[in-house]
Amino acid sequence: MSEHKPRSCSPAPATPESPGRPEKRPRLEALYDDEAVQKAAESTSNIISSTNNNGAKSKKPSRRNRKQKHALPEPYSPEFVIAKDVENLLGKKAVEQAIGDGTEWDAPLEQKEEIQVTVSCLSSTGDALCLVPARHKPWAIVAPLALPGETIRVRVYKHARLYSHADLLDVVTPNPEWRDMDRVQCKYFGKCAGCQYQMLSYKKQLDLKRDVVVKAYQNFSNLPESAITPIGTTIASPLEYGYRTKITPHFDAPPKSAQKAGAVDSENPPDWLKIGFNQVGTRKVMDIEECPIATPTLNESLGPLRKNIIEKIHTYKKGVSLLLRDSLEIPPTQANESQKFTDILTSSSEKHVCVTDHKGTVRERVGDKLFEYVAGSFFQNNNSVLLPLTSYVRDAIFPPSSTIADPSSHTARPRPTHLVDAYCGSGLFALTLAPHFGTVAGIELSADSIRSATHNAALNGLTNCRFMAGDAAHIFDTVQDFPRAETVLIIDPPRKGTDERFIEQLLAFACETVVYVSCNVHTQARDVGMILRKSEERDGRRYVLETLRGFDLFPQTAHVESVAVLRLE
Ligand SMILES: C[S@@+](CC[C@H](N)C(=O)[O-])C[C@H]1O[C@@H](n2cnc3c(N)ncnc32)[C@H](O)[C@@H]1O
Repeated sequence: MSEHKPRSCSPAPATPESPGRPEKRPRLEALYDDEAVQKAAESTSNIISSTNNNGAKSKKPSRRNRKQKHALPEPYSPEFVIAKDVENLLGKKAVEQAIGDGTEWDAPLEQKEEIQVTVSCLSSTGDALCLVPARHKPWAIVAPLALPGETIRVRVYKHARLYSHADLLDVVTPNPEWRDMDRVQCKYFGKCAGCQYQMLSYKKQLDLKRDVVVKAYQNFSNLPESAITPIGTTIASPLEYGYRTKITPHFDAPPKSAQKAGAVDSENPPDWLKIGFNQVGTRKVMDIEECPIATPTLNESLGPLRKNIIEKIHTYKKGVSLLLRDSLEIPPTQANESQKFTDILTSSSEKHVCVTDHKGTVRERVGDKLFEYVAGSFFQNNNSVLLPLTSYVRDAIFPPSSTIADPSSHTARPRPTHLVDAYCGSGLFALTLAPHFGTVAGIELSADSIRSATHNAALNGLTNCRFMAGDAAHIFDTVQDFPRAETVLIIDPPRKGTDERFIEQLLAFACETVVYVSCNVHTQARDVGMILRKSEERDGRRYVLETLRGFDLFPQTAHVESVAVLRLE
């Protein structure tokens, strides 16, 4: 077996924060045309399809793997992101060779095989990426909860294209600089799929999340390096534990025999009864009665809720996903709106309660604003970070006074007066920013959330906001009278990102500033790449990426939120 030289899987080292507007950049290369963007977006699925690099069908998989289903991952799903990280780890040459040979699905390891490997780096999903020993062909192992430099023992349980998933059996040689098991606060850490990083210092977690943003733009934006602004350090969550305001523990339906047998002994529940979260790498539920990343209010409520379910478990015919939302208490007099909004704002109780009814109302405070929304609808899950997040977006929109006030500066811009909030939910960005704008318009697909946004505008005494229910792209029909030079557009789409139709209309609208907030930095990188490149192809001013920054909404996990600020140059 010829020796294969992997490419480094670590992104560029941390750079200091971007000092505001970047230097004028060279125009993007013509190379980045529509077709190339499309290819970039699909590059991973190209690699995982069964064609060789000449486009011809590859050879049949070996006998051992012939029966295995070669499922392609959903674009931009965690598996898709891992596939790209594996490709970078193995190196282009090795990947092309496997594709050419038609052996990219032929795992050199057996199912359940146990093997000792060294961790090369972490994937953007927080999993450890390892190369199988050199006696095998180039192949990677993806395992949870291990750290770069560590020697680990793993057991293979599933093959994918060019890599295998494995369970972590043992950390043979730990990485002493990174791993400190005394930091771990949850007794289920290592078994529950919820957290990946409790053994790391919080600083290391933030560094890793910055790396994820860097890699996402390297892998999926299809932009030249010169177009990607230096990425600052990840902004921390004020709470590292006890922050999660929503949890959804679940349980499976009881076996038929147990449904017939009647109530179980609630003091000694049967082994099959588990109420909690999924085990690492499986869809099996594990019993969890406390979650240290959830707020104290949710943990206090989880015990009685579990007890209640255990007592009547025999009555359930199906599995159930519970909802626990941390809410400020809403006194009955305020719930029916008999009290004036202004009185509610000043007298809102600061006592926390747990809402479990999907249709119930949840109230949260963000700075001096109150938000109410239907418990089953979307709201960010870490209240402690929402003031830093919305303040960051505000400061990005209204940069230091010098660049606005100094008309001789080439970066001088008129002060923004109009805000468009696409994907506005119950109005988080629209309403926290409304006092800084003359006019605000929001759009959102969920009718419940739009009702909440309209209600929240009144609750906070804001009269300059209007909200409509509908697809985000429809917002452009309703804001044609907004002065483009003084308009800011905020986009905060779901994980799948925005779409080409929206981007076309955004480019035609051409407002001065676009802020793209995202819970999936990989689709954000794809979309920002598309916006920059398409704006380059048009006559007139082009968009540049002014700042890009990760936000930590979920400490102890590998998840990162990302905020990109685009301006017309
Ligand atoms: C990540 S959430 C952001 C909500 C809000 N910005 C916040 O922070 O609370 C994305 C929102 O987009 C909405 N959404 C999904 N698809 C949409 C579409 N095609 N057009 C408009 N809104 C959509 C969802 O209902 C959800 O409320």
